[in-house]
Amino acid sequence: MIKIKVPATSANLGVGFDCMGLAVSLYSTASFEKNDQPLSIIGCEPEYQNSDNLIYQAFVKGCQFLKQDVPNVKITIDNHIPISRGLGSSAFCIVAGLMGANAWFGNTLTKEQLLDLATQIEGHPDNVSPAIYGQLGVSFMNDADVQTVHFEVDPKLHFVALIPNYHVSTEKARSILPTEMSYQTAIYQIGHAVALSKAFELGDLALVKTAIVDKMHEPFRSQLIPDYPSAKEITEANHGVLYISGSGSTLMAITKDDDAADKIITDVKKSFPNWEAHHLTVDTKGARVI
Ligand SMILES: Nc1ncnc2c1ncn2[C@@H]1O[C@H](COP(=O)(O)OP(=O)(O)O)[C@@H](O)[C@H]1O
Ligand SMILES: N[C@@H](CCOP(=O)(O)O)C(=O)O
Repeated sequence: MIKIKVPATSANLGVGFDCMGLAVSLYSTASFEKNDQPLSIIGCEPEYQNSDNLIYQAFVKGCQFLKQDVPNVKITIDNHIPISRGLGSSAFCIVAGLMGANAWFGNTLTKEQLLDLATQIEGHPDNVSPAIYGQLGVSFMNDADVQTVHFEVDPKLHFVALIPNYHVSTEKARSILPTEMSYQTAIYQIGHAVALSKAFELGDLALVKTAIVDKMHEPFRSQLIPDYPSAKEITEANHGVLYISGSGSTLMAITKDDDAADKIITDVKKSFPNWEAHHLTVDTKGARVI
């Protein structure tokens, strides 16, 4: 049996729309084994137990890229990444499926090839890059060629995923964005994004606070998350910084110490008892065969 473990990912990090993403310490696994029928899938909702399943779709793409017939396969999912909450559940599926196919046929693909294939399926590299490599990834594309650079995040920074009990579909959160942006906003985003990468490396929360403020998607998407203002208020009252993780609905708080992180969780749970909240660290390894 082949078992692939993939970290959750938090994309965008404010100003890094479709480019920046962080791997965090919340994991799902997918196992692949021989089967006596074309496909069996267990461990997910019945609606995903068919050949449209994203893990299987990525597995098929991997087999095709390797020029191999798709084998009869049983896929067992152990999922801890909430679906459609902005924590990269789709990136988990894509990376697990591709790595499952790669391991099935002798691990001949490089991480660069996996990243190219994963980006073709996902459409943007920001989640799949850290899902594959771990750490903070900054990615860009030249046509189909995806390049990614990695930043070590200073362990002084703590991340708290505040996960509402409602979802936001990535498709919807993309459809509400404007189609054009001014030069002035582009210049703002570029400067802030570069500074933000450095701020994460330095663990400089004051710089994170000023550099993370986005003008490209958060002002529009915050309207899809009715509790965004309350979560921001709680986070800032505890000296933290808040951004929308991926396309939401998860809101990620960044703090400088354990106590502030735990206090944010306590306060959020008081106001929103049905939310999940996880104190996370940065995953430094990315997806692996276990
Ligand atoms: N455990 C899972 N089993 C089956 N499909 C999944 C699973 N997790 C995610 N998916 C697929 O990924 C989609 C969610 O992707 P998306 O809307 O981009 O949200 P997210 O922010 O979680 O990545 C689901 O609709 C489903 O197709
Ligand atoms: N850059 C994408 C990231 C989507 O991340 P997800 O975790 O919500 O799938 C976007 O913001 O649309």
